[in-house]
Amino acid sequence: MSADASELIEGDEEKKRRSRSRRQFWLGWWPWKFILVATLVALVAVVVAYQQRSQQLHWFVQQPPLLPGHPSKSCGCQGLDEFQGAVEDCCCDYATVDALNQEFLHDILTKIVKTPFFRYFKVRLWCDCPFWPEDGLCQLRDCSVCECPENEFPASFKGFGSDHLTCQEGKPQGIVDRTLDAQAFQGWTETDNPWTHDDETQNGDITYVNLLLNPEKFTGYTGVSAHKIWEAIYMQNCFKEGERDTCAERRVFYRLISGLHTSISTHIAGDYLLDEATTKWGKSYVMMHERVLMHPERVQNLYFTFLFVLRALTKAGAYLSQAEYSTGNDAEDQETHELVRRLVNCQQLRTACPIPFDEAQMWRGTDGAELKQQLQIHFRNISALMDCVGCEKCRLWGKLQILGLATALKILFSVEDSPAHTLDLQRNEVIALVNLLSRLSESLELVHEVANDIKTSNKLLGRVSSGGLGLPNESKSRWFLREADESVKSLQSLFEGM
Ligand SMILES: Cc1cc2nc3c(=O)[nH]c(=O)nc-3n(C[C@H](O)[C@H](O)[C@H](O)COP(=O)(O)OP(=O)(O)OC[C@H]3O[C@@H](n4cnc5c(N)ncnc54)[C@H](O)[C@@H]3O)c2cc1C
Repeated sequence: MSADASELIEGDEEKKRRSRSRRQFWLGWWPWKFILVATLVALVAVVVAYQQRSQQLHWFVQQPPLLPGHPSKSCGCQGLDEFQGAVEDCCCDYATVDALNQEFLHDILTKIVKTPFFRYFKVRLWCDCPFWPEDGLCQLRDCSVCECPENEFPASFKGFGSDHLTCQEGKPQGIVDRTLDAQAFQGWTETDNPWTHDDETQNGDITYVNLLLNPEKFTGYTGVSAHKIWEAIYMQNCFKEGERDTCAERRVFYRLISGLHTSISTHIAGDYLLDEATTKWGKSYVMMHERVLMHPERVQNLYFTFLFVLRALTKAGAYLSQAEYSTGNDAEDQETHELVRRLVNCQQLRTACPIPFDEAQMWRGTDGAELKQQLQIHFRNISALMDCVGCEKCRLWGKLQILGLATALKILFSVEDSPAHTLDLQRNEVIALVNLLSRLSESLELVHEVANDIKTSNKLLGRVSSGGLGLPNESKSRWFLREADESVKSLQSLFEGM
Protein backbone atom coordinates (compact mmCIF):
# COMPACT_ATOMS: atom_id res chain seq x y z
CA MET A 1 0.00 0.00 0.00
CA SER A 2 1.32 3.40 -0.91
CA ALA A 3 2.05 5.98 1.76
CA ASP A 4 -0.72 8.18 0.38
CA ALA A 5 -3.27 5.38 0.55
CA SER A 6 -2.32 4.46 4.09
CA GLU A 7 -2.58 8.13 5.16
CA LEU A 8 -6.01 8.26 3.60
CA ILE A 9 -7.18 5.20 5.53
CA GLU A 10 -5.76 6.57 8.78
CA GLY A 11 -7.53 9.89 8.16
CA ASP A 12 -10.85 8.06 7.59
CA GLU A 13 -10.45 6.06 10.74
CA GLU A 14 -9.60 9.16 12.72
CA LYS A 15 -12.78 10.82 11.38
CA LYS A 16 -14.86 7.74 12.27
CA ARG A 17 -13.36 7.59 15.74
CA ARG A 18 -14.11 11.27 16.34
CA SER A 19 -17.67 10.99 15.12
CA ARG A 20 -18.18 7.86 17.27
CA SER A 21 -16.93 9.60 20.38
CA ARG A 22 -19.09 12.67 19.54
CA ARG A 23 -22.15 10.40 19.19
CA GLN A 24 -21.32 8.68 22.47
CA PHE A 25 -20.89 12.06 24.15
CA TRP A 26 -24.33 13.31 23.00
CA LEU A 27 -26.07 10.01 23.58
CA GLY A 28 -24.54 9.74 27.05
CA TRP A 29 -25.51 13.35 28.05
CA TRP A 30 -28.95 13.70 26.51
CA PRO A 31 -30.96 12.25 29.42
CA TRP A 32 -29.05 14.43 31.86
CA LYS A 33 -29.56 17.51 29.79
CA PHE A 34 -33.25 16.76 29.52
CA ILE A 35 -33.53 16.33 33.28
CA LEU A 36 -31.57 19.54 33.82
CA VAL A 37 -33.79 21.58 31.50
CA ALA A 38 -37.00 20.08 32.94
CA THR A 39 -35.84 20.91 36.47
CA LEU A 40 -35.05 24.47 35.44
CA VAL A 41 -38.50 24.88 33.83
CA ALA A 42 -40.19 23.46 36.94
CA LEU A 43 -38.22 25.82 39.19
CA VAL A 44 -39.18 28.85 37.10
CA ALA A 45 -42.82 27.74 37.21
CA VAL A 46 -42.72 27.43 40.98
CA VAL A 47 -41.12 30.85 41.43
CA VAL A 48 -43.63 32.52 39.08
CA ALA A 49 -46.51 30.79 40.84
CA TYR A 50 -45.24 31.87 44.25
CA GLN A 51 -44.94 35.43 43.06
CA GLN A 52 -48.42 35.46 41.60
CA ARG A 53 -49.77 34.05 44.81
CA SER A 54 -47.95 36.64 46.89
CA GLN A 55 -49.24 39.47 44.73
CA GLN A 56 -52.83 38.33 44.68
CA LEU A 57 -53.33 36.85 48.07
CA HIS A 58 -51.73 38.85 50.79
CA TRP A 59 -53.83 41.97 50.47
CA PHE A 60 -54.67 42.36 54.08
CA VAL A 61 -51.84 40.41 55.63
CA GLN A 62 -49.43 42.94 54.14
CA GLN A 63 -51.48 46.09 54.21
CA PRO A 64 -54.82 47.25 52.89
CA PRO A 65 -54.75 48.43 49.30
CA LEU A 66 -54.83 52.17 49.93
CA LEU A 67 -53.50 54.37 52.66
CA PRO A 68 -55.90 56.48 54.73
CA GLY A 69 -56.93 59.62 52.97
CA HIS A 70 -56.65 58.13 49.50
CA PRO A 71 -59.64 59.23 47.46
CA SER A 72 -62.15 56.43 47.46
CA LYS A 73 -64.38 55.48 44.59
CA SER A 74 -67.53 57.52 44.18
CA CYS A 75 -70.70 56.44 45.93
CA GLY A 76 -72.77 53.81 44.22
CA CYS A 77 -69.64 52.35 42.66
CA GLN A 78 -70.24 49.07 40.89
CA GLY A 79 -66.81 47.37 40.92
CA LEU A 80 -67.46 43.99 42.46
CA ASP A 81 -64.73 41.61 41.58
CA GLU A 82 -61.55 43.12 42.90
CA PHE A 83 -60.13 45.18 45.74
CA GLN A 84 -59.44 48.68 44.51
CA GLY A 85 -59.37 50.66 47.68
CA ALA A 86 -63.02 51.48 48.21
CA VAL A 87 -65.28 48.93 49.85
CA GLU A 88 -67.63 47.96 47.05
CA ASP A 89 -71.00 49.74 47.03
CA CYS A 90 -69.66 52.04 49.74
CA CYS A 91 -67.96 55.40 50.09
CA CYS A 92 -64.98 54.54 52.25
CA ASP A 93 -61.81 52.56 51.60
CA TYR A 94 -60.53 49.48 53.41
CA ALA A 95 -57.54 51.21 54.95
CA THR A 96 -59.65 54.02 56.38
CA VAL A 97 -62.11 51.55 57.89
CA ASP A 98 -59.22 49.64 59.49
CA ALA A 99 -57.61 52.77 60.87
CA LEU A 100 -60.90 54.09 62.28
CA ASN A 101 -61.84 50.77 63.78
CA GLN A 102 -58.46 50.08 65.33
CA GLU A 103 -57.91 53.55 66.70
CA PHE A 104 -61.39 54.62 67.85
CA LEU A 105 -64.50 52.62 67.10
CA HIS A 106 -63.53 49.20 68.43
CA ASP A 107 -62.44 50.61 71.76
CA ILE A 108 -65.58 52.75 72.28
CA LEU A 109 -67.90 49.94 71.17
CA THR A 110 -66.24 47.40 73.45
CA LYS A 111 -66.83 49.73 76.38
CA ILE A 112 -70.41 50.61 75.40
CA VAL A 113 -71.65 47.03 75.15
CA LYS A 114 -70.49 46.35 78.70
CA THR A 115 -72.61 49.14 80.17
CA PRO A 116 -75.82 48.15 82.01
CA PHE A 117 -77.99 49.81 79.37
CA PHE A 118 -76.51 47.93 76.43
CA ARG A 119 -75.87 44.55 77.98
CA TYR A 120 -79.51 43.54 78.50
CA PHE A 121 -81.52 42.44 75.52
CA LYS A 122 -85.22 41.70 75.43
CA VAL A 123 -85.95 38.65 73.34
CA ARG A 124 -88.56 36.01 72.64
CA LEU A 125 -86.53 32.86 72.81
CA TRP A 126 -89.12 30.15 72.28
CA CYS A 127 -88.62 28.30 69.10
CA ASP A 128 -91.75 28.54 67.00
CA CYS A 129 -90.56 28.00 63.44
CA PRO A 130 -93.18 29.21 60.97
CA PHE A 131 -91.56 27.55 57.96
CA TRP A 132 -91.12 23.88 58.65
CA PRO A 133 -93.45 22.87 61.49
CA GLU A 134 -92.85 19.24 60.61
CA ASP A 135 -89.33 19.66 61.98
CA GLY A 136 -89.80 18.15 65.43
CA LEU A 137 -87.02 20.27 66.89
CA CYS A 138 -88.52 23.68 67.02
CA GLN A 139 -92.26 23.60 66.63
CA LEU A 140 -93.18 24.13 70.27
CA ARG A 141 -93.06 27.34 72.23
CA ASP A 142 -92.18 25.54 75.41
CA CYS A 143 -88.84 24.23 74.27
CA SER A 144 -88.42 22.33 77.49
CA VAL A 145 -90.49 19.55 75.95
CA CYS A 146 -87.53 18.68 73.73
CA GLU A 147 -85.23 18.04 76.60
CA CYS A 148 -82.26 15.93 75.78
CA PRO A 149 -81.10 12.95 77.83
CA GLU A 150 -78.40 13.79 80.38
CA ASN A 151 -76.05 11.08 79.23
CA GLU A 152 -75.73 12.84 75.88
CA PHE A 153 -73.37 15.43 77.37
CA PRO A 154 -69.78 15.29 78.52
CA ALA A 155 -69.43 16.00 82.24
CA SER A 156 -67.39 19.14 81.49
CA PHE A 157 -70.41 20.77 79.82
CA LYS A 158 -72.66 20.49 82.83
CA GLY A 159 -71.62 23.78 84.38
CA PHE A 160 -73.07 25.71 81.44
CA GLY A 161 -76.20 27.88 81.75
CA SER A 162 -79.50 26.63 83.02
CA ASP A 163 -80.29 23.09 84.02
CA HIS A 164 -82.75 22.63 81.20
CA LEU A 165 -81.09 21.45 78.02
CA THR A 166 -83.90 22.71 75.89
CA CYS A 167 -83.84 22.65 72.12
CA GLN A 168 -80.07 22.51 71.99
CA GLU A 169 -79.60 19.61 69.62
CA GLY A 170 -77.55 18.02 72.33
CA LYS A 171 -75.16 20.95 72.69
CA PRO A 172 -75.32 22.55 76.14
CA GLN A 173 -72.86 25.29 75.16
CA GLY A 174 -75.81 26.79 73.30
CA ILE A 175 -77.95 27.45 76.36
CA VAL A 176 -78.68 31.05 77.31
CA ASP A 177 -77.91 32.13 80.85
CA ARG A 178 -80.94 34.16 81.96
CA THR A 179 -79.42 35.65 85.09
CA LEU A 180 -80.38 39.31 85.31
CA ASP A 181 -80.07 42.19 87.69
CA ALA A 182 -83.26 44.09 88.18
CA GLN A 183 -82.03 47.60 87.46
CA ALA A 184 -82.10 48.03 83.71
CA PHE A 185 -84.96 48.89 81.37
CA GLN A 186 -86.74 52.14 82.01
CA GLY A 187 -88.32 54.66 79.70
CA TRP A 188 -88.45 54.37 75.89
CA THR A 189 -91.60 53.76 73.92
CA GLU A 190 -92.54 50.55 72.13
CA THR A 191 -92.75 50.74 68.34
CA ASP A 192 -92.88 47.98 65.78
CA ASN A 193 -90.05 47.57 63.28
CA PRO A 194 -91.43 47.16 59.73
CA TRP A 195 -88.43 45.05 58.68
CA THR A 196 -88.96 42.26 61.23
CA HIS A 197 -91.45 39.45 61.54
CA ASP A 198 -91.85 39.84 65.32
CA ASP A 199 -94.20 42.50 66.65
CA GLU A 200 -91.88 44.34 69.01
CA THR A 201 -94.80 46.00 70.83
CA GLN A 202 -95.98 42.62 72.12
CA ASN A 203 -94.41 41.65 75.41
CA GLY A 204 -95.71 38.10 75.78
CA ASP A 205 -93.12 35.35 76.27
CA ILE A 206 -90.37 37.91 76.62
CA THR A 207 -87.09 37.13 78.32
CA TYR A 208 -84.41 39.59 79.32
CA VAL A 209 -80.93 38.34 78.74
CA ASN A 210 -77.58 39.58 79.97
CA LEU A 211 -75.45 39.45 76.82
CA LEU A 212 -72.17 39.47 78.72
CA LEU A 213 -73.08 36.12 80.23
CA ASN A 214 -73.84 34.72 76.78
CA PRO A 215 -71.00 35.64 74.44
CA GLU A 216 -71.34 34.72 70.80
CA LYS A 217 -69.02 31.77 70.23
CA PHE A 218 -68.88 28.14 69.18
CA THR A 219 -71.93 26.26 70.41
CA GLY A 220 -71.66 23.02 68.45
CA TYR A 221 -74.73 23.96 66.38
CA THR A 222 -74.07 22.62 62.89
CA GLY A 223 -75.26 20.11 60.33
CA VAL A 224 -78.58 19.92 58.53
CA SER A 225 -80.55 22.28 60.78
CA ALA A 226 -78.00 25.12 60.57
CA HIS A 227 -77.46 24.62 56.84
CA LYS A 228 -81.20 24.58 56.21
CA ILE A 229 -81.50 28.02 57.75
CA TRP A 230 -78.60 29.56 55.85
CA GLU A 231 -79.89 27.97 52.67
CA ALA A 232 -83.39 29.32 53.29
CA ILE A 233 -81.91 32.78 53.87
CA TYR A 234 -79.80 32.75 50.70
CA MET A 235 -82.56 31.18 48.65
CA GLN A 236 -84.87 34.10 49.29
CA ASN A 237 -85.65 35.18 45.73
CA CYS A 238 -83.93 38.50 45.98
CA PHE A 239 -80.54 37.05 46.92
CA LYS A 240 -80.09 34.38 44.28
CA GLU A 241 -77.53 36.28 42.22
CA GLY A 242 -75.41 37.29 45.21
CA GLU A 243 -72.56 39.70 44.47
CA ARG A 244 -73.11 39.39 40.74
CA ASP A 245 -76.59 40.87 40.91
CA THR A 246 -76.76 43.90 38.64
CA CYS A 247 -79.52 45.38 40.77
CA ALA A 248 -77.71 47.45 43.41
CA GLU A 249 -80.53 47.14 45.96
CA ARG A 250 -80.68 43.35 45.85
CA ARG A 251 -76.90 43.19 45.95
CA VAL A 252 -76.86 45.38 49.05
CA PHE A 253 -79.26 43.01 50.80
CA TYR A 254 -77.21 39.98 49.84
CA ARG A 255 -74.04 41.61 51.12
CA LEU A 256 -75.64 42.57 54.41
CA ILE A 257 -76.53 38.94 55.08
CA SER A 258 -73.25 37.55 53.81
CA GLY A 259 -71.32 40.08 55.93
CA LEU A 260 -73.30 39.06 58.99
CA HIS A 261 -72.66 35.39 58.17
CA THR A 262 -68.92 36.13 57.95
CA SER A 263 -69.07 37.84 61.31
CA ILE A 264 -70.87 34.88 62.93
CA SER A 265 -68.31 32.46 61.46
CA THR A 266 -65.49 34.70 62.71
CA HIS A 267 -66.82 34.64 66.25
CA ILE A 268 -67.30 30.87 66.15
CA ALA A 269 -63.70 30.39 64.97
CA GLY A 270 -62.45 33.07 67.36
CA ASP A 271 -63.84 31.35 70.44
CA TYR A 272 -63.82 27.66 69.62
CA LEU A 273 -63.83 24.51 71.76
CA LEU A 274 -60.42 23.23 70.68
CA ASP A 275 -60.40 20.22 72.94
CA GLU A 276 -63.59 18.74 74.40
CA ALA A 277 -61.74 16.52 76.83
CA THR A 278 -59.93 19.39 78.53
CA THR A 279 -62.55 22.05 77.64
CA LYS A 280 -59.82 24.10 76.07
CA TRP A 281 -61.18 27.15 74.24
CA GLY A 282 -59.31 29.38 71.82
CA LYS A 283 -58.93 30.48 68.22
CA SER A 284 -59.31 27.88 65.51
CA TYR A 285 -56.99 29.01 62.76
CA VAL A 286 -58.07 26.18 60.51
CA MET A 287 -61.73 27.16 60.82
CA MET A 288 -60.98 30.85 60.37
CA HIS A 289 -58.95 30.04 57.28
CA GLU A 290 -61.52 27.70 55.76
CA ARG A 291 -64.68 29.65 56.52
CA VAL A 292 -63.48 33.21 56.22
CA LEU A 293 -59.96 34.01 55.01
CA MET A 294 -59.96 31.81 51.94
CA HIS A 295 -63.10 33.60 50.68
CA PRO A 296 -62.08 37.23 50.02
CA GLU A 297 -65.63 38.15 49.02
CA ARG A 298 -66.90 37.14 52.47
CA VAL A 299 -64.38 39.47 54.09
CA GLN A 300 -65.40 42.24 51.68
CA ASN A 301 -69.01 41.75 52.70
CA LEU A 302 -68.05 41.98 56.36
CA TYR A 303 -66.56 45.43 55.68
CA PHE A 304 -69.67 46.36 53.75
CA THR A 305 -72.06 45.38 56.54
CA PHE A 306 -69.92 47.24 59.06
CA LEU A 307 -70.07 50.44 56.99
CA PHE A 308 -73.80 50.10 56.37
CA VAL A 309 -74.57 49.79 60.09
CA LEU A 310 -72.09 52.55 60.91
CA ARG A 311 -73.90 54.85 58.49
CA ALA A 312 -77.24 54.10 60.17
CA LEU A 313 -75.76 54.83 63.57
CA THR A 314 -74.29 58.16 62.52
CA LYS A 315 -77.47 59.12 60.68
CA ALA A 316 -79.39 58.57 63.90
CA GLY A 317 -76.62 60.41 65.79
CA ALA A 318 -78.71 63.37 66.97
CA TYR A 319 -81.48 61.06 68.21
CA LEU A 320 -79.04 58.78 70.00
CA SER A 321 -77.17 61.71 71.57
CA GLN A 322 -80.37 62.91 73.21
CA ALA A 323 -81.83 59.55 74.18
CA GLU A 324 -82.08 58.36 77.77
CA TYR A 325 -79.77 55.64 78.94
CA SER A 326 -81.07 55.32 82.45
CA THR A 327 -80.85 52.08 84.36
CA GLY A 328 -80.99 53.51 87.88
CA ASN A 329 -77.26 54.02 88.38
CA ASP A 330 -76.55 57.67 87.65
CA ALA A 331 -72.78 57.41 87.41
CA GLU A 332 -72.86 54.44 85.05
CA ASP A 333 -75.68 55.92 83.00
CA GLN A 334 -73.78 59.16 82.55
CA GLU A 335 -70.77 57.23 81.35
CA THR A 336 -72.95 55.31 78.89
CA HIS A 337 -74.35 58.58 77.56
CA GLU A 338 -70.87 60.00 77.18
CA LEU A 339 -69.65 56.92 75.31
CA VAL A 340 -72.64 57.09 72.94
CA ARG A 341 -71.95 60.77 72.27
CA ARG A 342 -68.30 59.99 71.57
CA LEU A 343 -69.32 57.22 69.18
CA VAL A 344 -71.91 59.11 67.15
CA ASN A 345 -69.89 62.34 67.07
CA CYS A 346 -66.53 60.70 66.32
CA GLN A 347 -64.68 63.54 64.58
CA GLN A 348 -62.15 61.20 62.98
CA LEU A 349 -65.01 59.28 61.37
CA ARG A 350 -66.64 62.46 60.11
CA THR A 351 -63.40 63.60 58.54
CA ALA A 352 -62.13 60.34 57.08
CA CYS A 353 -65.37 58.71 56.08
CA PRO A 354 -68.28 61.18 56.34
CA ILE A 355 -70.85 58.97 54.58
CA PRO A 356 -69.84 55.31 54.99
CA PHE A 357 -72.77 54.21 52.81
CA ASP A 358 -74.86 56.43 50.57
CA GLU A 359 -78.48 55.39 51.05
CA ALA A 360 -79.64 58.16 48.69
CA GLN A 361 -78.48 55.96 45.78
CA MET A 362 -81.08 53.32 46.62
CA TRP A 363 -84.62 52.87 45.24
CA ARG A 364 -84.11 55.40 42.45
CA GLY A 365 -85.34 53.29 39.58
CA THR A 366 -88.92 53.42 38.33
CA ASP A 367 -89.69 50.23 40.26
CA GLY A 368 -87.93 51.52 43.40
CA ALA A 369 -90.98 51.56 45.68
CA GLU A 370 -92.06 48.09 44.59
CA LEU A 371 -88.55 46.71 45.01
CA LYS A 372 -88.34 48.15 48.51
CA GLN A 373 -91.62 46.49 49.44
CA GLN A 374 -90.39 43.15 48.06
CA LEU A 375 -87.10 43.34 49.92
CA GLN A 376 -88.89 44.26 53.10
CA ILE A 377 -90.97 41.09 52.83
CA HIS A 378 -87.86 39.01 52.21
CA PHE A 379 -86.10 40.55 55.16
CA ARG A 380 -89.12 39.86 57.39
CA ASN A 381 -88.93 36.23 56.28
CA ILE A 382 -85.29 36.16 57.27
CA SER A 383 -86.15 37.56 60.67
CA ALA A 384 -88.88 34.89 61.03
CA LEU A 385 -86.32 32.22 60.16
CA MET A 386 -84.51 33.06 63.39
CA ASP A 387 -87.30 31.20 65.22
CA CYS A 388 -86.12 28.05 63.43
CA VAL A 389 -82.55 28.24 64.76
CA GLY A 390 -82.14 25.08 66.80
CA CYS A 391 -79.71 26.39 69.40
CA GLU A 392 -80.83 28.89 71.98
CA LYS A 393 -77.69 31.00 72.14
CA CYS A 394 -77.41 31.10 68.35
CA ARG A 395 -81.07 32.12 68.24
CA LEU A 396 -80.38 34.88 70.74
CA TRP A 397 -77.51 36.33 68.70
CA GLY A 398 -79.28 35.64 65.41
CA LYS A 399 -82.33 37.57 66.61
CA LEU A 400 -80.29 40.39 68.07
CA GLN A 401 -78.21 40.87 64.94
CA ILE A 402 -81.12 40.61 62.55
CA LEU A 403 -82.98 43.19 64.68
CA GLY A 404 -79.79 45.30 64.53
CA LEU A 405 -79.83 45.10 60.72
CA ALA A 406 -83.58 45.79 60.67
CA THR A 407 -82.95 48.88 62.80
CA ALA A 408 -80.27 50.07 60.39
CA LEU A 409 -82.69 49.49 57.50
CA LYS A 410 -85.42 51.38 59.37
CA ILE A 411 -83.12 54.35 60.03
CA LEU A 412 -81.85 54.50 56.46
CA PHE A 413 -84.98 53.60 54.51
CA SER A 414 -88.14 53.84 56.58
CA VAL A 415 -88.03 57.21 58.29
CA GLU A 416 -89.34 59.08 55.26
CA ASP A 417 -92.21 56.56 55.05
CA SER A 418 -93.64 57.58 58.41
CA PRO A 419 -96.22 60.41 58.38
CA ALA A 420 -94.25 62.72 60.63
CA HIS A 421 -90.89 61.89 59.02
CA THR A 422 -89.42 61.50 62.45
CA LEU A 423 -87.24 58.76 63.76
CA ASP A 424 -88.75 56.69 66.54
CA LEU A 425 -86.60 53.90 67.86
CA GLN A 426 -87.33 51.54 70.69
CA ARG A 427 -84.73 50.81 73.30
CA ASN A 428 -84.29 47.22 72.18
CA GLU A 429 -83.60 48.38 68.61
CA VAL A 430 -80.82 50.68 69.80
CA ILE A 431 -79.35 47.92 71.96
CA ALA A 432 -79.43 45.57 68.95
CA LEU A 433 -77.94 48.17 66.59
CA VAL A 434 -75.02 49.03 68.85
CA ASN A 435 -74.32 45.41 69.79
CA LEU A 436 -74.39 44.41 66.13
CA LEU A 437 -71.89 47.14 65.26
CA SER A 438 -69.70 45.99 68.11
CA ARG A 439 -69.83 42.37 66.86
CA LEU A 440 -68.85 43.50 63.35
CA SER A 441 -66.07 45.71 64.67
CA GLU A 442 -64.75 42.81 66.74
CA SER A 443 -64.85 40.57 63.66
CA LEU A 444 -62.74 43.02 61.67
CA GLU A 445 -60.22 43.01 64.50
CA LEU A 446 -60.24 39.22 64.70
CA VAL A 447 -59.75 38.80 60.96
CA HIS A 448 -56.66 41.03 61.08
CA GLU A 449 -55.37 39.40 64.23
CA VAL A 450 -55.59 35.91 62.75
CA ALA A 451 -54.15 37.02 59.42
CA ASN A 452 -51.20 38.60 61.25
CA ASP A 453 -50.72 35.47 63.38
CA ILE A 454 -50.62 33.43 60.19
CA LYS A 455 -48.10 35.80 58.66
CA THR A 456 -45.93 35.57 61.78
CA SER A 457 -46.15 31.80 61.80
CA ASN A 458 -45.17 31.66 58.14
CA LYS A 459 -42.05 33.59 59.01
CA LEU A 460 -41.38 31.39 62.02
CA LEU A 461 -41.91 28.25 60.05
CA GLY A 462 -40.07 29.62 57.02
CA ARG A 463 -42.82 28.31 54.79
CA VAL A 464 -43.49 31.19 52.48
CA SER A 465 -40.67 33.38 51.33
CA SER A 466 -42.07 36.87 50.97
CA GLY A 467 -45.80 37.28 50.79
CA GLY A 468 -47.03 35.48 53.87
CA LEU A 469 -50.03 33.21 53.73
CA GLY A 470 -52.65 35.78 52.87
CA LEU A 471 -55.87 34.88 51.30
CA PRO A 472 -55.83 31.77 49.16
CA ASN A 473 -58.02 32.48 46.18
CA GLU A 474 -60.38 29.70 45.24
CA SER A 475 -59.17 29.80 41.66
CA LYS A 476 -55.62 29.04 42.76
CA SER A 477 -54.24 25.56 42.37
CA ARG A 478 -54.85 22.83 44.92
CA TRP A 479 -51.13 22.80 45.50
CA PHE A 480 -51.28 26.28 46.99
CA LEU A 481 -54.30 25.47 49.07
CA ARG A 482 -52.67 22.38 50.49
CA GLU A 483 -49.58 24.41 51.29
CA ALA A 484 -51.72 27.05 53.00
CA ASP A 485 -53.66 24.44 54.96
CA GLU A 486 -50.43 22.95 56.19
CA SER A 487 -49.25 26.38 57.29
CA VAL A 488 -52.47 27.02 59.17
CA LYS A 489 -52.39 23.62 60.83
CA SER A 490 -48.78 24.10 61.87
CA LEU A 491 -49.76 27.47 63.26
CA GLN A 492 -52.61 25.90 65.20
CA SER A 493 -50.28 23.38 66.81
CA LEU A 494 -47.67 26.07 67.41
CA PHE A 495 -50.16 28.19 69.36
CA GLU A 496 -51.67 25.21 71.14
CA GLY A 497 -48.21 24.23 72.29
CA MET A 498 -47.64 27.62 73.94
C1 LIG B 1 -78.64 32.63 62.61
C2 LIG B 1 -77.57 31.64 62.96
C3 LIG B 1 -76.74 31.90 64.04
C4 LIG B 1 -75.75 30.99 64.39
N1 LIG B 1 -74.97 31.24 65.48
C5 LIG B 1 -74.03 30.35 65.84
C6 LIG B 1 -73.24 30.55 67.02
O1 LIG B 1 -73.39 31.55 67.73
N2 LIG B 1 -72.33 29.59 67.36
C7 LIG B 1 -72.17 28.44 66.59
O2 LIG B 1 -71.33 27.62 66.94
N3 LIG B 1 -72.91 28.24 65.47
C8 LIG B 1 -73.82 29.14 65.08
N4 LIG B 1 -74.56 28.92 63.96
C9 LIG B 1 -74.19 27.81 63.07
C10 LIG B 1 -73.06 28.27 62.09
O3 LIG B 1 -73.39 29.50 61.47
C11 LIG B 1 -72.81 27.28 60.98
O4 LIG B 1 -74.00 27.01 60.29
C12 LIG B 1 -72.21 25.96 61.45
O5 LIG B 1 -71.07 26.22 62.22
C13 LIG B 1 -71.80 25.08 60.25
O6 LIG B 1 -70.86 25.79 59.46
P1 LIG B 1 -70.41 25.38 57.99
O7 LIG B 1 -68.96 25.66 57.85
O8 LIG B 1 -70.89 24.02 57.69
O9 LIG B 1 -71.11 26.41 56.98
P2 LIG B 1 -72.21 27.47 57.27
O10 LIG B 1 -71.63 28.63 58.02
O11 LIG B 1 -73.41 26.79 57.85
O12 LIG B 1 -72.56 27.99 55.79
C14 LIG B 1 -73.43 27.26 54.91
C15 LIG B 1 -73.06 27.61 53.49
O13 LIG B 1 -73.26 29.01 53.25
C16 LIG B 1 -72.22 29.53 52.42
N5 LIG B 1 -71.52 30.59 53.15
C17 LIG B 1 -70.79 30.48 54.29
N6 LIG B 1 -70.39 31.68 54.70
C18 LIG B 1 -70.85 32.58 53.80
C19 LIG B 1 -70.76 34.00 53.68
N7 LIG B 1 -70.12 34.75 54.57
N8 LIG B 1 -71.35 34.59 52.62
C20 LIG B 1 -72.01 33.87 51.71
N9 LIG B 1 -72.15 32.52 51.77
C21 LIG B 1 -71.57 31.89 52.80
C22 LIG B 1 -71.29 28.38 52.09
O14 LIG B 1 -71.68 27.89 50.83
C23 LIG B 1 -71.58 27.37 53.17
O15 LIG B 1 -71.37 26.06 52.75
C24 LIG B 1 -75.57 29.81 63.61
C25 LIG B 1 -76.40 29.55 62.52
C26 LIG B 1 -77.40 30.45 62.19
C27 LIG B 1 -78.31 30.16 61.02
